[in-house]
Amino acid sequence: MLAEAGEYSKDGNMSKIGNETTKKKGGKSEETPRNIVVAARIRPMNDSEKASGAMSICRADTINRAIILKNKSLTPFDRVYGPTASQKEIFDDLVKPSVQRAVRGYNCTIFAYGQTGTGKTYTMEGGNTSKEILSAAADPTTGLIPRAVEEIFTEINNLGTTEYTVRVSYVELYNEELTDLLAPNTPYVPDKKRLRIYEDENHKGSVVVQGLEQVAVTHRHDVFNLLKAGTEKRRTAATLMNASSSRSHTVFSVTITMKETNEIGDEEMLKVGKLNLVDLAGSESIGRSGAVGKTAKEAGLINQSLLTLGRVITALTVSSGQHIPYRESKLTRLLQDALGGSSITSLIATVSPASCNLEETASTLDYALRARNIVNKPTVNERVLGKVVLNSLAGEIDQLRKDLKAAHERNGIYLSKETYDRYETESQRAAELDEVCQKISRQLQQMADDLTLTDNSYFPLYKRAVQLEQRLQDRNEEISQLKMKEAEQQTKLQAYENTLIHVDLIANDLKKKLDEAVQVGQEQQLDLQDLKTKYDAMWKLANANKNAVTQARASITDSASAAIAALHQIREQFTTASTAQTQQFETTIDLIKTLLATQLGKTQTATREMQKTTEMELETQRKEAEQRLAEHEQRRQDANSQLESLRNSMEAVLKKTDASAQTVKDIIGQVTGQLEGFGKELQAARTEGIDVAMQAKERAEEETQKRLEQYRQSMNKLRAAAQLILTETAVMEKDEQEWQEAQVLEAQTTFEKATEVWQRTEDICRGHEDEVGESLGEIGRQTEQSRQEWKQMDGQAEEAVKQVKQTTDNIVQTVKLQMESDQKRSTAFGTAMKEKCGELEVQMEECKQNGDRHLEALLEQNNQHNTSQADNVASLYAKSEETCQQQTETVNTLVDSKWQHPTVTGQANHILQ
Ligand SMILES: Nc1ncnc2c1ncn2[C@@H]1O[C@H](COP(=O)(O)OP(=O)(O)OP(=O)(O)O)[C@@H](O)[C@H]1O
Repeated sequence: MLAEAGEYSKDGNMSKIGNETTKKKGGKSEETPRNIVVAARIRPMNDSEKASGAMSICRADTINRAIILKNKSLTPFDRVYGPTASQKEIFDDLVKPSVQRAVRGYNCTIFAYGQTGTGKTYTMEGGNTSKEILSAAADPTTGLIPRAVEEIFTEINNLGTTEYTVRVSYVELYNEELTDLLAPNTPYVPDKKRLRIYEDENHKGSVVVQGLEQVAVTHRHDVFNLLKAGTEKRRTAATLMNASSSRSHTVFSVTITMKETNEIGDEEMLKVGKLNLVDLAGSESIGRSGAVGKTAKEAGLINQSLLTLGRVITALTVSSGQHIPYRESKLTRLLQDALGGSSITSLIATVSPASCNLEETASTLDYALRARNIVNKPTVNERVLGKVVLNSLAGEIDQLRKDLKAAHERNGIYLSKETYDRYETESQRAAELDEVCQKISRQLQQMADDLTLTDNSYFPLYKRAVQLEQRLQDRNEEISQLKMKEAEQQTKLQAYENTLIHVDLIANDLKKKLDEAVQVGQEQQLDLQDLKTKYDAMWKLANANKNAVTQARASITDSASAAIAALHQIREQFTTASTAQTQQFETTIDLIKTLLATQLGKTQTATREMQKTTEMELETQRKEAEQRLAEHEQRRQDANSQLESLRNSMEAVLKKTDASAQTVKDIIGQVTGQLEGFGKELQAARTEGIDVAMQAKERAEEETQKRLEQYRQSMNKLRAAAQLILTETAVMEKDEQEWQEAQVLEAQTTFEKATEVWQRTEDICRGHEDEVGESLGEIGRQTEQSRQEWKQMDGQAEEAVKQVKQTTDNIVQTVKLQMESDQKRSTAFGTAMKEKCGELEVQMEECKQNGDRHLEALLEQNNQHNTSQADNVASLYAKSEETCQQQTETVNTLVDSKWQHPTVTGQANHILQ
């Protein structure tokens, strides 16, 4: 089954034609009419296009089978191929079905049409420029011709036919002259005489080139070699467009003849199919190719033949019944069958994607789309009966034999009678025809002259129109590019503005953070002040406590001193009293002795009386002594009560001391509670992350104050710097914006000026071509200048954005560092605070313990002192009692001894005397 690709209806939809094939009597098949299949192929950008800065403005839309040229969609094509499409893809898709049909007896033609350098030869012959022969599988650039030949052999193999011939011919049409590229050993010489185009009698509408070499091939290598040899002969003209630009048309034909038997199997038929692969010359205009002199003539002729091709296409598509000017050029004559005939025809329009070739690309695609309207009626070539061929060949051989025999027998021109008669008739007819031909030729000459004249007058106009169109196009392009640039600049400006807004947001954010940091600083300061107040209160309390303790201590000391002083006084009183008593006793004894002596002197007479008196006196004295003892007792009791009161006062003092100690204890407890509360607060503050709240000690406070001052100063500095930066940024932004706006305005003015200049130039252009050139130059310069300015502006804008970003980064970094260092300082300060508090706690504890110890020592001292005082008093009391006892005893002894002891009596008497 044949591949169905390439079978399209006029609206571009696929339609199978296999079922619609009808078979006529005599084995000739006819198919329903079908349009020429048209494909477009875009080649990749080449180096010179890239180097010239051209843009790719052409792409293939395979889904819609359209070529998008700039913003315009050209459609419908039967196939579209982008720059990445492979040779294989195109062959399988487009050519293979034609090849298969050619093997089945159809005439098939594939055209490559397009501007010079767009890949016609590449598509047809391939990209292998080396001499090495590579298979299509090994060389992906292998062209359609070698692939087609390979496919022909494969297809024949598939059909299982053993009797077949494959012959190829390769003809070049250059300057309306045909050249056989396969003619052996002939240098390249246009062969006007040898090669002639005749109507094919067997195939109406087709032509044959008489005298053209038909080389039988059996392998694709043969084809490759023939192609190489033929290509070497091709005439190419160097033009500015393409150094190896082909200025000629070539037709590579493959004729396949296969033997087959009829349906009954009793007669042999010959089936002939043909595949034409046509590489047309470049379609570019003379002006664009830069061709001069002879080349210009070549270009003109090439264009003339292509113009005829265009006219044929137009005539074939515009209306039916119109004269088709096939005969106006050899190209259209050669391709007559492919254009509106019985051939299956495909056209590949090759185009460049580069913007510099826009005009040519558009015209090529337009040309191809017009050709798509041509309708052909594909027909299988009539099978020829083997016998008929044999008979005709036998008759021909017979005739030749007769001619040969006549030539052997006579001199001069020797012909058989039949041949001579036939020649006679034919020469008469030829003379008649010659006359008609000459007439027609004269008419044709006249028409050609007219055409040349018309062409001559038309051509400058056409050229000018093309130039003007080109300029208009260029101008439009410039305008659209300027507009695009303006849009780009607007976008950039917008982006820049967005960046500025973003930077502004960042700056605001930073400012906010700074404010927050300042607020936190202020809050911390407040916290510190609060803590300081607390600390002051605590310090005052501690001082008060200290004072209370000192006072208590002083009062205890005073009380103790007073007690000691009182005890001293009492002792002294006792001592004084005892001494006075003793003296008194001694005095009394002395007095008694005196009295006794007095008495003894007087009582001689009145012993009794004296005794009585003495007794009375003794009694009195005894009473006095008793009284004095009572007084002593009283005094002792007073001393005891004094001691008691002293003890009481001591106890009161002790109580007071206890109370003071209790107060101190309470204060200490309070302080401890406060410290605990403070510690808790500190803990809470630490938990909440307010590490700075640990500042309470004097040194720490000083340090904090100092650091706070530093911090405040640096904050102020930072704020001032940030403010300065913000102001500067704002100024810079404003300046930048103004500058940008000025630049935009300037660019717009420049653009408007350029537009004005362009407008003026447009006007002048109509009358003064030269001035247009200058204006164009001016516009170009101005455009270039504004482009440079834009570029510069871009650079400056970028630089400004960078600077702003850098400044912002610096601010962020500084703030970050500052915050980090502050945090560190706060943490260190917190730790120092904590340590200080610990120390304070230890000191307070020590102080408390010292106080306790001191109080205990004082109490101990007091107790000891009291005890020793009490002991002293007791011993004094005991002593005084003992003394009193002794004195009493002495007195008693003395009293007793007066009566019993002569010595004493004598003494008493003596005393008395
Ligand atoms: N599809 C493609 N892929 C890669 N290279 C390509 C393609 N088409 C063309 N080229 C390259 O572009 C150059 C010109 O191609 P080519 O000679 O086939 O153009 P042309 O249309 O035949 O020109 P001329 O009309 O002068 O004969 C060649 O070097 C060819 O290899």
